[in-house]
Parts: sequence; C-alpha cells; structure tokens
Amino acid sequence: MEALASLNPPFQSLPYFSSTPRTSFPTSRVYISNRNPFFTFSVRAQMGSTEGSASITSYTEPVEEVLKIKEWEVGMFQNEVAASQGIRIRRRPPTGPPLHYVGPFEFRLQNDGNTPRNILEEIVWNKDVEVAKLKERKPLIALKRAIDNAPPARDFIGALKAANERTGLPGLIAEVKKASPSRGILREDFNPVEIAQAYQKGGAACLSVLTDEKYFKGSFENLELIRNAGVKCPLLCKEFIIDAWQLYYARSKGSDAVLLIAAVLPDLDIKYMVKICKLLGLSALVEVHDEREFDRVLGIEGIELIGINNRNLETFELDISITKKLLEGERRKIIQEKNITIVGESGLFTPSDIAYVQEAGVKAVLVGESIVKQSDPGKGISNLFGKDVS
Ligand SMILES: O=P(O)(O)OC[C@@H](O)[C@@H](O)c1c[nH]c2ccccc12
Repeated sequence: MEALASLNPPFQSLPYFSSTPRTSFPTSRVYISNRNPFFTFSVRAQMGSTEGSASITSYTEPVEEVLKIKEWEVGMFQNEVAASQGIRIRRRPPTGPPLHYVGPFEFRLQNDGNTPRNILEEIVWNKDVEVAKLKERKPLIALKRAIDNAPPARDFIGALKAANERTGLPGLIAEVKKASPSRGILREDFNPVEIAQAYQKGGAACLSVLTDEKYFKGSFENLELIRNAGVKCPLLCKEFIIDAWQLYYARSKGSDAVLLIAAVLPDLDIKYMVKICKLLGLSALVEVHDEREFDRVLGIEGIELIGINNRNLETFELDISITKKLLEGERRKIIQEKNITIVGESGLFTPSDIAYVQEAGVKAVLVGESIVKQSDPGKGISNLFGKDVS
C-alpha cells in the first residue's frame, strides 16, 4: 500500500481499502476506476487477484462520489437478487465498464464481467448509463412539475377492452416502430405522426411508441409529437425501464402506459413500479416470455395487464406457440379470476395468427412489423385481421 501511495500521489486523497473481506461485492474498485483512473490502474496492477478484500472505510472523496459507489454496490446486490429469481440479465456490468483511462490513454479491458451476454443485457447496460445522465439533467422534482403540465393520462386498458367488445377480435396495440435489432430498418420513410394517424383511422385501440433511440431508432420526441397531434388512442411508452425515474419521465411526456419487462426486473421492482404507475395514472403492461416469469408476475398484487412476448429478447427467437403454451391449464384460471387482460406480443402477421392467439385466450395484441411495413399502415390493420375493424 505504501508503495502504491508513493507511486500515485492522488491515492492519498482517495478512500482507501481496509482488509475487511467484502466477498459479496468483489470488484468495487473497478468501478471507482472509471472516475479515478490513475488510482485504479495502479490498484489493479498491484492487487492483481486479491478479489474480495476491498472495502471503503474512509470517505475523503466528495459525498457525491461516495454515493455513486454505494449506488453501484446496490446494483451488484440487485444482480444477486435478480439471479435468485431466475433473471439472467445483470443490471450493470459486474466488473464495471470496459473502458479505462490512464492519464491521456484509454484502453479497453474485456472480460466476462463487462461483456454483455446478449442483446437485452447490452440494451439494459446502455440504458443504465443513459438514465443516469438524463436524471442529472432532470431530477425528479423537475419532472413532478412537468407532470402537472402534461396532458392527462387516458385509460389504456379500458380502450383495449372496449375494442375487444366492439369487434369481437383482440384489441390492437399498433406499434410505431422504425427499426429493431433483430429486423433492422422496417420503414425508411418514417413519419411517426402520419403512421399513428393511419393506425387510429384503421381501428387501433391503442398505440405503442418506441422511445429507445440507440437500438430501435425511436424517441420521446416521437411520442410527444403523436400526443400533441391530437391522436386519441392511448399511448404505451415502449422503453426499457430499469428505474422508477423513467416512469415519471414517461408520464411527463404524455404517456398513458409503460412497459415493464419481467426478464429484467425483479419482483420487488415490479411491485414498486406498479404502485408508482397507479399513483401517476399510468397503466403497466408487464411483459413475460416464459412460465417462470409468468408465475412470478401472477403472484404480484395489482397487475391488470400482462403481455406474452413471443420473441425471446435475449436470443430473438420467435415462436407464437409461446402464447398458447403459457395460457394453458391453471394459469388461464388465475387470469380469469384476477380479471387480468392478456396481450399477445410479436410475430403476428396474418388473420390466422390472430385467431390462434385469440383462441389461446388473449384479449389484445401488440403488433409492429407486419403493419408498419405496409405502404398504408391503416390498411395493414385490415390485412392483419382479415376485415375492416375501424
Ligand atoms: O414487430 P412485432 O414482431 O410485431 O413486435 C411488436 C412488439 O411486440 C415488439 O416490438 C416488442 C415486444 N416487447 C418488446 C420489448 C422491447 C422492444 C420491443 C418489443
């Protein structure tokens, strides 16, 4: 340690490590590295494989830094809780971000702990960084003010049920989607407002608007434009939500509903977020992909809308029989008893696909690709249902 201090003058002003074992947060120093590169570079070099022996005992760093470190520790704890619920997606890279800076140099240290295992994990890690930045610019207090001025939330689930009763077909959530990581660009001439208006005219009950920019080429601007253009269909903010702050943000931009992905969120997060949604007047569409996720979500009080995604977001595999499989037996009964509305999501292209998932028990469907690709997305809806539902 002394050698380290003499090698690195900044070390003296930084929190130092005691020898208290902290095996549950084995790599916290790597995260510090991002902020204090000079320091960490040395620590890595000096401490090598002494994983698990570091803990912060002296707070000579600014409070803000210390809080960030704590936040990271909480993130690591979240990974453990999530894993115990069968969630494979880690909220943050366990060994910190791959980029490191040493003086003027930047280098990348790739290892298992900072390389995302699949696309969903990559998206979540990026979202974590994105949200942290946005949050700094717009703290919750500012969002609460913005929410007071936002257009009021409309009844998303009510609109789906009404459409289902009116047409006898599943209520449609039509997705305003320019691109996806699995399918690339779906539509070059992409005018979100025109597409939304065409969907409304074609009989969509609700709309889903992708807001993720990096992977789906969506935006909150699109959502606001659609809302401000006077489109009546309630709007789902299609985002990767990992932080309750995003719920406030979505509401402040005029959303009526949000997506919560069970493959990403542990039960406690879902519970907490569903409560906040209720406070804000937002409907929560909780998305599941397999039996385990479905059973977890069915066990949470207050959930009214569950989406079964036929696409596995980790592998992109698409199989519409997932909807059927998940709605067999006991679960179907629980859904009826709890009066939960089920949405069949992804990979629906034809009237027979719609009939298939309706037979399985869905009262609503979420469709993007098959309708957004057509020159008139409104007509796309009649093609999808095999009849005019406007
Ligand atoms: O374009 P499709 O195959 O009709 O799918 C729409 C929708 O289900 C899909 O975009 C989706 C469902 N869940 C998601 C979660 C994140 C991003 C996208 C999605």
